[in-house]
Amino acid sequence: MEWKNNIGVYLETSDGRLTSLSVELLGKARQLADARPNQVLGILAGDNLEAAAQEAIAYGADGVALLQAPALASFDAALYTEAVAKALSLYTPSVLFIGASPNGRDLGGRLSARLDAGLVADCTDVRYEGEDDTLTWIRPAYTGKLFVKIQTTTRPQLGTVSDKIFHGNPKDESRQGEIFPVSLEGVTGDAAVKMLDFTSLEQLKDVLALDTADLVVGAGRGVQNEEGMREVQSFAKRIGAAFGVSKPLVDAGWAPYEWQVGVTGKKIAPKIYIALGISGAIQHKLGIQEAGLIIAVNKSPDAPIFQFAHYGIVGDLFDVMPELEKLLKKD
Ligand SMILES: Cc1cc2nc3c(=O)[nH]c(=O)nc-3n(C[C@H](O)[C@H](O)[C@H](O)COP(=O)(O)OP(=O)(O)OC[C@H]3O[C@@H](n4cnc5c(N)ncnc54)[C@H](O)[C@@H]3O)c2cc1C
Repeated sequence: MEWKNNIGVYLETSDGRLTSLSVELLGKARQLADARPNQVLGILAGDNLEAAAQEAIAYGADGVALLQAPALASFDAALYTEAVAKALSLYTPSVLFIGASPNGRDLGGRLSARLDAGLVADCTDVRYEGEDDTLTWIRPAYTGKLFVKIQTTTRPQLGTVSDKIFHGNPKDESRQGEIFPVSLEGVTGDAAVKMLDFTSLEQLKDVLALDTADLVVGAGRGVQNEEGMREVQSFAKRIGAAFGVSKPLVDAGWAPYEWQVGVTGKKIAPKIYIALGISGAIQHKLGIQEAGLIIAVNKSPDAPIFQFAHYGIVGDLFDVMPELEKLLKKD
């Protein structure tokens, strides 16, 4: 099988398994490939990745370029750029999807510079509009007020995409694919990053939960101060919800950036989002619009959030919270 002009997906792993974002990108790549038809190539860099390569095939890849070396055991942007560039030169995909994780963004920018290829960042959709292999990428502009269509003329067409934009396919263990170990000869360079400390995923559990939780409570400037925010946070904990905040709470230094929900924070898609004291600015809305059900509590009946929330409660959040808790506990 000749590997040329395929649809490439840069795959990331956590504890030896594909991240949910990588599975989502494989799902979109598979959908585009089936429409043409074309092949999907996963690109995996790291160490001990055989199981992840099989997983990539089960989720839709036809082949996986495996870049394995002890030096790649943890992410180093400079080395990974060289390694992934080598795989791209061998298998010449026409497009490369990259997850907009912190490492993915770093890699995407570096690959763009290294290959002199255009990169479209933070896309919310991608499609073929013509007959050739040119993809149209869609992304928000002007802080989400407009959506723009972008095409790149260079190859591979590089694009980064955040979590929960696309849907992964169900795992199909019966799918067959090829795994190509890529020789890393010629991939040189001293690690640009020296790891001094390591925070296990377990310690970041609260942050991760925000990405994947079915129930999320969001706190906005209506909490008044840091103490108010802590009250909302402990309410979230008591009802078994993950906790997120609007940008002003991060700007005030009350919450870390990892908790921010919105266009410049996390885009989340829980089954239920309870917004407490959040006005519903477009930049926040873009982070929660995929939620199944939005319940907003705001003391102003004119708050913009009531225009898109499924349920709205006009009242002081500190009065409403205990009532909501009683109701939730009753069920
Ligand atoms: C480039 C850019 C990027 C941005 N990115 C993001 C982003 O990613 N995420 C984000 O959230 N914002 C973002 N913003 C900021 C955004 O524009 C809004 O300023 C922000 O979302 C407002 O946060 P808020 O709703 O908490 O505060 P406010 O707009 O001040 O709203 C507070 C609300 O609380 C209500 N309230 C007050 N007291 C109570 C009470 N006791 N009980 C109930 N309700 C009460 C008020 O009626 C009001 O509606 C961005 C802005 C820019 C320019």
